[in-house]
Amino acid sequence: MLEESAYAAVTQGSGLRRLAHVLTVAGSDSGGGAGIQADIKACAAACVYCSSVITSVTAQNTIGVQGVYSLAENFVAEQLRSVLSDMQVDVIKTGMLPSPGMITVLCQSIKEFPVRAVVVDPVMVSTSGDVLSGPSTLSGFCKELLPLADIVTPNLKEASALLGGISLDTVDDMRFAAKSIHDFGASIYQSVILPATYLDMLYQNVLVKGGDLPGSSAAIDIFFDGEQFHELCGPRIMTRNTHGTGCTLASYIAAELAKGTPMLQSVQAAKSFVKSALLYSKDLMIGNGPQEAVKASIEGGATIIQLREKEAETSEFVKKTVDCMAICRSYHVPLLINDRIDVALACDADGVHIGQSDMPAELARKILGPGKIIGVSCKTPAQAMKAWADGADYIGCGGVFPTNTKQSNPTIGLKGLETVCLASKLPVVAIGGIGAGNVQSVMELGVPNLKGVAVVSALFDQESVATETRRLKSLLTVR
Ligand SMILES: Cc1ncc(COP(=O)(O)OP(=O)(O)O)c(N)n1
Ligand SMILES: Cc1ncsc1CCOP(=O)(O)O
Ligand SMILES: [Mg+2]
Repeated sequence: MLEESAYAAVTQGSGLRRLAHVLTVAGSDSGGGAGIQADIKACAAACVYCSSVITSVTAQNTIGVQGVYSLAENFVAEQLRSVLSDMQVDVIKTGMLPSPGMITVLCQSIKEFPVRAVVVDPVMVSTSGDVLSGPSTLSGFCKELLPLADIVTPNLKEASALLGGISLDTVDDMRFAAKSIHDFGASIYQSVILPATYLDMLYQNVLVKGGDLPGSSAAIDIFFDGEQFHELCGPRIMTRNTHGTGCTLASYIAAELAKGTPMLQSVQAAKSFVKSALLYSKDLMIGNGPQEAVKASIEGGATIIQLREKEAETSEFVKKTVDCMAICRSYHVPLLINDRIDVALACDADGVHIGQSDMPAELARKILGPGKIIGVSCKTPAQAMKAWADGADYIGCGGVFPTNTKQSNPTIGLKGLETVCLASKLPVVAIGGIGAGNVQSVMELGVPNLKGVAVVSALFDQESVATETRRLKSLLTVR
């Protein structure tokens, strides 16, 4: 039940009151984390009514996207007509638009039934980096929809796709992207003949979201209103429950705009809402994610699994180890435990991975005996020599590139990795910020004892763990 204040959001002279109203045009997420479901929840939290036109139905859960079924364009057009011809929609928010025809249909509806604002969340690239719509959609998107938008909210991958694939690695790059996307909209506006009534619908605002910016301890977004840049800075909340944050942010902006809040304040309110939502949900576990993810990575080709639980209580760590052991044993894949030799010993895991500030490798070997695998993190040749002398089996070398998975961890780069490999008598796996985009540059070092890579976010922060593992593995082995 909404509170009384919600009903006061918008009133009409007749004495009848109506709610501020957002229409979301997006895809359904069966898992409830993103898409239409996230949009409706965000609007409800902002006390705004939310109607929904579904463009596509996805089968997904906490592990990934198992299937996508897009609706016929004429049926999307019918849904749009049903809502827009009857209800007083204040703001349209867009999400997944899977085909160029769908974009055309939506733009026609916006022109036929003008609204106060259009918020475009350009869901073109999945978290895994896959372009969800082909190049033809990208062009339709840019040429038709962006000129009708009041604000567009790309993440780094989407901003890069909008700008032809440029790399965006720093806050300065984000500023450049925000301005370029804005200017790009203006140039389209000049080159496309829009009806005069839509001249004021040219989007003025770009929010480039920096949640994926590697190596940053803050969550920095760049907001550009056509004249001024605003750096919106918030704390980075360490959680894997980030699925759906883009949809939530855009919907909350739409909801605030629908209530009449000015643009910058709407964006700030949305950012603050997403921060609170992440804080509240950071330790929630919905579904069998971790175990299923382990299974999926093995099916995708992972040859060794490490369980790394930095926050878990001992009892929880033991339970997760037992669960993962069952999966790993059934696939005959070794399971290593990060840091906790006691947990590895108690659960008869296959070994441990220890760092320079963990139990010394020599003692770990004494405790675990000769049959277990011991990996040691090394950044220098001296550490690599010691790991060998202490009886380790392999070394993990990094962080090679910046990463958000391990904060305050100086990177050693490809040169540092090469130096350690050349000094090491043990096999080496590279770690830190490695993914499909740079794994080949790592393996191309061509040092014989560099045997592979250890990755976290490149697999486990992705829509499909199995697909990403397969992809990474194919890049790893093609030399
Ligand atoms: C394969 C591999 N290499 C390095 C590490 C990092 O271990 P450590 O330095 O102890 O840091 P934490 O993982 O404990 O934060 C690793 N886990 N795996
Ligand atoms: C545990 C660890 N040790 C050095 S970097 C790192 C994190 C690796 O995570 P990601 O693959 O997400 O960069
Ligand atoms: Mg450690």
